[in-house]
Amino acid sequence: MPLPKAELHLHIEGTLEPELAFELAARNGVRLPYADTEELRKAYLFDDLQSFLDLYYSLMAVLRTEEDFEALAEAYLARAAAQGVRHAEIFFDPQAHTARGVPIGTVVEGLGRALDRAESRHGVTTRLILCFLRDKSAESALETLEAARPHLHRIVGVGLDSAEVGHPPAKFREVYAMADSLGLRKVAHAGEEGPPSYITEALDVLGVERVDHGLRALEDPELVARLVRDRVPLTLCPLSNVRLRAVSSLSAHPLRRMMEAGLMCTVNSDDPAYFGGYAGDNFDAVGAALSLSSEELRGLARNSFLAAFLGEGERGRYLAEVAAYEFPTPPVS
Ligand SMILES: Nc1ncnc2[nH]cnc12
Ligand SMILES: [Zn+2]
Repeated sequence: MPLPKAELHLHIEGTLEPELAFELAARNGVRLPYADTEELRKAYLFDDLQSFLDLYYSLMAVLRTEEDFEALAEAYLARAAAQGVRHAEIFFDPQAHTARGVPIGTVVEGLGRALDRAESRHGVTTRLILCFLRDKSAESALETLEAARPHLHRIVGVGLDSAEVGHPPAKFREVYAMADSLGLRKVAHAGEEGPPSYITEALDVLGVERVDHGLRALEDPELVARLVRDRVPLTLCPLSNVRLRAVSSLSAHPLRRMMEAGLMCTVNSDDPAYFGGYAGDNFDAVGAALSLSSEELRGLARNSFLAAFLGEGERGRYLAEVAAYEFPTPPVS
């Protein structure tokens, strides 16, 4: 049995495995510029965030109907549950779909079909977080939030993703204020490729409660002191950071240093179909690379539930599961 954990940084579009992409392409009459799944997988070599985003957005062409979004979420939930994910807070990118003529209602209701049965079928509780694409305009973000209004009963919060450098958080001041007035929770990607000042700005201007990535926080000691003092959770994604070359290798990942600095770290998968692993794979890989002890891994799992947008009853039940978890004993050789 794997360690119970919450996944707090997961783009549902980033769970599109090549096999499902080809299946949906055939169903929807979409031609993919790859001969087969093997050729597509070979394209998963990225130089940076933008080179990944180019493929990520182009492959979304296969997602057209509610059934497609349902199938996408269903496949993710099955894989996540098998790796010990007990609670998932799932990002989606409505503008990447509305720009292709797919209405936001198709996206949210399609995902919702799978999420509605996630607890009974997979034992996973879920939340949805609507992300604004930061390389689109502030007006487009406002229009997106407006279009989401009929679906807000399904959405717990807003986030900010896509190409970071050159698109500082302050551009989205107004839409975050609007989201706040609608009672939505607030998170944002910051400090993945962008400077630590973007993390500070996301806290000061957008009022975010969690920082997605926050990888570059250690470059600014004052910021670290503030994040530690205020117990601001960071949703780190180790395999993503290696694949997008934000770090040179897993053993060079700053997770251990961040934990030692007292930061509230969590471990997540980001876009697991593209980066070589789901939540449990990220725990296993970074745990091995940084020689994290069982108790350090338990601490990361505990943080994931502390940082989740859960009611106190649910949170307490999950924390008790983490506390009671028994790690498998390694064989004596
Ligand atoms: N790692 C990431 N950073 C920014 N935007 C994203 N969209 C999907 N994955 C992303
Ligand atoms: Zn992300």
